Amino acid sequence: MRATLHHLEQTILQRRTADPTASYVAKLTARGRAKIAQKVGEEAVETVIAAMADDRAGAVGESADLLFHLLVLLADLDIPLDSVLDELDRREGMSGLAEKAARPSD
Ligand SMILES: N=c1c2ncn([C@@H]3O[C@H](COP(=O)(O)OP(=O)(O)OP(=O)(O)O)[C@@H](O)[C@H]3O)c2ncn1[C@@H]1O[C@H](COP(=O)(O)O)[C@@H](O)[C@H]1O
Repeated sequence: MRATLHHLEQTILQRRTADPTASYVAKLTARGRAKIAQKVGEEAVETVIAAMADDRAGAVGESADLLFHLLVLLADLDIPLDSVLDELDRREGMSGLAEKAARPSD
């Protein structure tokens, strides 16, 4: 998962400045942050709709669209994917500590 997302992050960073007629990433980036953010919102809604319809194949496709567009938005914000993954790791560590606190005898 990490490797796939990191590879896609690198591709997106390279494609941002490509020819917009040949690259979707470049075309979307050229349309500005508000448009990128709008696409993230649309893909999130489409993921929710697929989930509520119990459309598992649709949810997979829409989730992929959502993750891709989120990476395009993070790139536009100059936020490395690792910042988000590190935050998730930190929270996982916190929940481990909370579990330990609930079991003081360990
Ligand atoms: N993962 C993706 C990916 N997922 C979805 N999409 C594109 O996202 C678009 C979403 O479609 P929509 O119908 O929602 O949007 P649209 O009609 O194109 O645009 P709007 O009118 O809504 O603004 C489609 O054009 C898809 O092709 C992607 N485009 C690119 N990638 C990855 O990005 C890499 C670089 O792509 P290029 O920048 O095109 O070279 C590719 O090698 C892929 O790995």
